Amino acid sequence: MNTLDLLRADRVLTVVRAPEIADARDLCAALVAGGIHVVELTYTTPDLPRHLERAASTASETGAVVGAGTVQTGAQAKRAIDAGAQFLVTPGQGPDAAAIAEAARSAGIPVILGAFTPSEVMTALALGSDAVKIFPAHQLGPKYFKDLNGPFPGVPLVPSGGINAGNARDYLTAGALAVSAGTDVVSPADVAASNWETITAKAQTFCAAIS
Ligand SMILES: O=C[C@H](O)COP(=O)(O)O
Repeated sequence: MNTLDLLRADRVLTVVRAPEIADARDLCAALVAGGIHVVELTYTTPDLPRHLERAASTASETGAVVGAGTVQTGAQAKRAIDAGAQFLVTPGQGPDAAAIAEAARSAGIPVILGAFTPSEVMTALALGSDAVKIFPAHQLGPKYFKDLNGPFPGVPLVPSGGINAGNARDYLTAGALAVSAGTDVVSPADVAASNWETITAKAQTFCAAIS
């Protein structure tokens, strides 16, 4: 199943913002055990390519689909792809947005460009974004997604920022393709302490809330 189909099925991806990851394989395994298969490791974690390599090279064991997030330059996009990223995510559209989209297209993997306004959604689509991350979604609320579905019917939208087990369903009901869950599922403290069972339990709680 490709990444977008998996997102359509799971309706959630998790974004990992941790200062250190002891073992990206264990983290991915913990998330998959909790029902979340699409894992976004981000450039806010130092040494991201090393973690991507570890997660990507063990993906056949864990069942995770691992991508790179907080990609801001074409060079970062290429490094992530070389490390095995299966998709790219950006927080918004900087001067390298086209280069990032092109790097993903050349590698045959999806790109999810970030946007906040309708104009930015239009630019993301013009650049060939396969889905659009709406960030920070909690500043806009679920109704914003219903509004966006008017001019952008069928465009896969992924709210990110402030999504939790208590509000995720509202975003999906309002028309989001899937939600991006960060610290509600993967807290930096749990990652730092390698609390994999806790992360699995939080993923299960999140998945139960949107099922
Ligand atoms: O890029 C996404 C955000 O860092 C998501 O974080 P959050 O779910 O903890 O608000």
